This record gives sequence, structure tokens and C-alpha cells, in this order.
Amino acid sequence: MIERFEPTDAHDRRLVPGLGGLLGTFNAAGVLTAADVHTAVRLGELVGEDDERLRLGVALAVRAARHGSVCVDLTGLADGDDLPWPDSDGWAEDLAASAFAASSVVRVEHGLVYLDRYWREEGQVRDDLVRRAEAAPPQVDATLLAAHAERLFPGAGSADQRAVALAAAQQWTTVLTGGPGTGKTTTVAGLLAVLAAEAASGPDPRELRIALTAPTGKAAARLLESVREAQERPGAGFDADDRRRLDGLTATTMHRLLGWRPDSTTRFRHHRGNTLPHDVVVVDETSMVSLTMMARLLEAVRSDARLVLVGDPDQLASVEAGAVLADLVGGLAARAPAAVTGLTTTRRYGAEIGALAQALRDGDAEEVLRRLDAGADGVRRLDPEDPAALAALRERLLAQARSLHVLAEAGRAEEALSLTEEHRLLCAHRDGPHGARHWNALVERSLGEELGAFLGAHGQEWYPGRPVLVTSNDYGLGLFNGDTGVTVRDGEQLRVVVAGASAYSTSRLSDVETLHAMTVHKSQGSQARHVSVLLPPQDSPLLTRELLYTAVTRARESVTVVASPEAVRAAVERRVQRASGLRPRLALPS
Ligand SMILES: Nc1ncnc2c1ncn2[C@@H]1O[C@H](COP(=O)(O)OP(=O)(O)OP(=O)(O)O)[C@@H](O)[C@H]1O
Repeated sequence: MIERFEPTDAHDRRLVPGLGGLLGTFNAAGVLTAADVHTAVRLGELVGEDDERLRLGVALAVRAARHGSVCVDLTGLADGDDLPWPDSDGWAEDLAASAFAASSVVRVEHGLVYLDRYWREEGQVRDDLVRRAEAAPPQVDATLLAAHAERLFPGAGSADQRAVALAAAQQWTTVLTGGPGTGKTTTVAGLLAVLAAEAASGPDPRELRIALTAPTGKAAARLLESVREAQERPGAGFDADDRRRLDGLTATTMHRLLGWRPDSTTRFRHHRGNTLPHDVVVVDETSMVSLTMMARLLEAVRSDARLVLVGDPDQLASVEAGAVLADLVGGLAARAPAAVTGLTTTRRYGAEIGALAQALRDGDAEEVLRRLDAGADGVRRLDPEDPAALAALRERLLAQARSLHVLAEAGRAEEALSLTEEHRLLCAHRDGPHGARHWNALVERSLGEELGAFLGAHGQEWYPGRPVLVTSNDYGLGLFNGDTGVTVRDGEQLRVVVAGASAYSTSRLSDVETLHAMTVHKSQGSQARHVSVLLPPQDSPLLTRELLYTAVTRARESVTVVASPEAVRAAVERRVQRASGLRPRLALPS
């Protein structure tokens, strides 16, 4: 059944007053927003196409992109509902033969309807990946590589990682998948050491230029930290030369790596005509990468540079259109099987979270519930109807907020920053009684009562200990969407200390949210020691397997899910549906 919005009232801005016809019906029913309708009508006027059925097809393609899909499959949308769906037979073909297609407004491929921009980006991603897969592989000394891999991944316990690293060293593109704590970053660190050692030997020794990147600043910082930690892990085979070769590694967001331009959010300084200088580019948290960013990355990476895309395809996909990692796993594997590799053994302690994640991946709702209710240390479920459970959650949040306040008043920024990663509440919704806003307000009100202030109220938004999440990129300040910080006292002033960045006067920060609680979507790319997950009732459309999986895998040591058994079952059973043609386009022969 197609997802609909519920108009708040007759003046809801998503409604077009007085609009009749097919578009009017689909708008009034909450399928199409005013923006979808206006775009289709305007484009129809521009290209001279007034057929309502075709305009509806275009509006649905616009809608699809808004919902994270790259295209729309017009067959199967009518799902026994009460809407006057046009006959889907020949609908896409008619669009393909229409003035919309003749003017390149929409494209139809394999029966899927695209807005032109996404069709071109998807085609480019496919072409670049196929070109890389079909190019002659890197010339390497296989014996030397194997010897370094033996040294850097010693013993049977690292055999799977050694195999992944050896394969990645001998091809241009590798997609490395795995759930939380399966040793992906450790593998990347070893692979970089293997490649750096190989580059440093032989008749033409050289230094390897390496780029570590991720969609958010937080994720990039975590990647760098993990790569450094991997070199120090007892039992790892890194010697002084390996460490020296990887000494100057840095990590940055994809936007910064590609070179942001003040005049564009989708075009960068590095592109096909000005490629990145790096020999190896490692992207972490690839599940968060949109189709557009993947297109920009692929055109900017040299054809003779290794590209390693690391991520967990079971997590929520990017906020923008595309589910590229999942598509690569499905499509690239069919064309170039060696390019897609996975790690499956959970290596981090907290095995309960790994087992819960596995049950979620398997879609086994009863096993998920059994694990949540088994009474193990790392994983548990609380009943949302139980007032004591909610009171305990509130007290836990308040206790952390209190401690943050004390540390922040004393100017102890580092301790305050690490405390923000001790426990975090993740909500499916932003608004409403189960939403992050409500819980942030609750914590602020309670803390305010203790301090005799109206925290969060107008003029009192900033207070010592206010944890914040940066919600947009600000290149001038060096802040990125996903960065986290905490407000601390600095004499008479309050400053926000941001992890991995610097300290900012509160007046310079505009796009920030309070972080006593956050949405699961915004939590992607970050982790906390303990995580509480508050699920909405079972009928919430946001409740999906990907959402619950992403939420529980943010926890390093323990996770508490506050949800009814019905909500857990509904989440496990509902999948995020994102239409895209990348998988078949990659898999099919050229
Ligand atoms: N071969 C190994 N032997 C022992 N411990 C290992 C091995 N590989 C990784 N580890 C340990 O397992 C933990 C998880 O490893 P790593 O950080 O590489 O996993 P990851 O998949 O990148 O995790 P995340 O999902 O957090 O990104 C780390 O503590 C690491 O030191």
C-alpha cells in the first residue's frame, strides 16, 4: 500500500486547494504533495503534455525521489486501495513515448520511470563501476603481498580478514560488508599496511597516497581512530615500518575530500577532469552515501586507484535518494563476484548485540523478541506501557544531563564530550510523544526545575551541559552534519566544544539540535556505549527492520529497546522499499 501523509487540516501546505482531476485526487488522498503536483504540472506546461495520466506518472517520479527512491515502478502501485489508479499496462511505455521523454524530463529504462538527473547518475555509477571491474587488474607482486598479508593478519583468527585484504589488494574496486564489530576497519588498516609495504618495495619504491573518508565528520573521525587502534591491537602484526608508513593518515568527509564549492551542493572541485591524487580511497559507512554522492565520488577517483567501499547494507540507507550499497552488493556481485566481500564473525565483546543484529538481518521476529527478553546483560526490552520503565529511562537521561551540567560548569570539556557518548536515547520519530523533541524537552524541563531555570525556552536555549548535534555542513566553520558537541562554560561565556573540531561561540552555531535524545536517522555513523531505543506504536510507518537494526547497532556495549512485542514484530516485518534500477543495470551484460 502506498504511503500517504495525513493532512493536518484543510489548510495543510501540502494540499493544493481546489485542484481537481487525477492529480487533485491523489493530492487530497495524501499520496502527492503540492510540490509533486506543481512540478508535474509546470513540466507538463513546458513540454506541452497535458495528458493527466502522464502528468501523474511524472508526479509519482518526483514523489519517489522525495521518498528516497531513484525511480518509480508504475506497476504494482495500485494495491487494492480506493484510489483511481490508471491501468499500469503501457503506462511507462506511454511516458517513454511522450513529450516528457522527448524533452528528457523523464527517462524510462527496464520499465522504471526516472527523473532525468537520477537516470544519468545511475547510468554513470554503473558505467564507472563496470569500467573499473573490466580494466586489467593492478600489477602487483602477489608473493610479496601474500607475505605481508600473513604478517599483518597472523593466525587462523584473522584468516577471513587476510583473504579480504588480499583480494582487495589485487583489484580496483572492493565492497567490504559486515555487521557491527565484524572487523571491517581492522581489515582496512591491515590492507593499507599491505599496500603501503608493497609500494615501498620493488624497483620503484613510492609512498602510497591514502584517503580515508565517510559521509559525516563523526564517521570519518571514527574511521581514523579505529584504523589507528587496529595498529596497536595486541596480536596484530604491525611493525615500526608499517606504522611509519601510515603515520600521517587523516580522515575527512566526502564533501571535503571532493572539494566543496560555494556555488553548488552537488558539484565539486574534483571530478573526471581533475581527479583525486590518491592511490587508495577508503569510504566508510557507505550505506549512508546517496546515489548523487556516489556518482561524484566515482568520477573523481582515478581509474588506477583502489577504491574500498566499507559498510553495512542492512542499515538505513542515505537520507537522499538511493540505496547504493545494497545495490552494489546485489548487482556488482553478479558481474564481478570477487569485488563484493563480507565479514560475518562478530569480534567485539557484547556478542548479544551481534546475535540480536543477526536475528534482525534474518527477519526472525520471534528470535529478536526471544533475545530481547532473555535477560542477558547487553540486550533487553522494556514495556512502553510500564510507567516505571519510562520513569527509569527519564531518570537515566536526567542523571547524564546533570553530570554533563556539572562538568560543563567546571569547563571540563573533554570529560563532558566523552560523557555524551556514554548513553544515548534514539527515537524513531522527531515529533510526537515518542519523538526526540519531546524527550529533549522533558530532560531540559526536569534539569531546569532542579536548576531553577527554564532550559530550552526562548533565550535559554544555551546552557552549560547542553549537548548538541550539528545538522548541516558549514565549511567556513569546519563543521559537518553529524558532528556532536557540548556547551561548556568559559569564564563569562558559553562555548560549544565539538568533537574532532574546535570550540565555537554559541552565537555562531545556527543549525544545531539538542542531543539528550536523537532520531535513529540522525544517529547513523555514530555510536554510544549504551543505547536506549524508543519505538513508536506498531502502526507507525517509520517502524522498519532497517530502522531497528540501525538503532541497536549504534550500541557498543548494551542496548535497551522500549517497545511492545507488537511494535518489535511490525518493525522486523516491514522493510524499507527503495526503487532503483542500479542492481539490474549492474548485473546485466553491457
Ligand atoms: N582478527 C582479530 N582478532 C582479534 N580481535 C579483532 C580482530 N579483528 C578485529 N578485532 C577487534 O574487534 C573489534 C571490532 O573490530 P573493527 O573495529 O575492525 O570492526 P568493525 O566491523 O569496523 O566495527 P564497526 O561496526 O564498529 O565499524 C575491535 O575491538 C578489534 O580490535
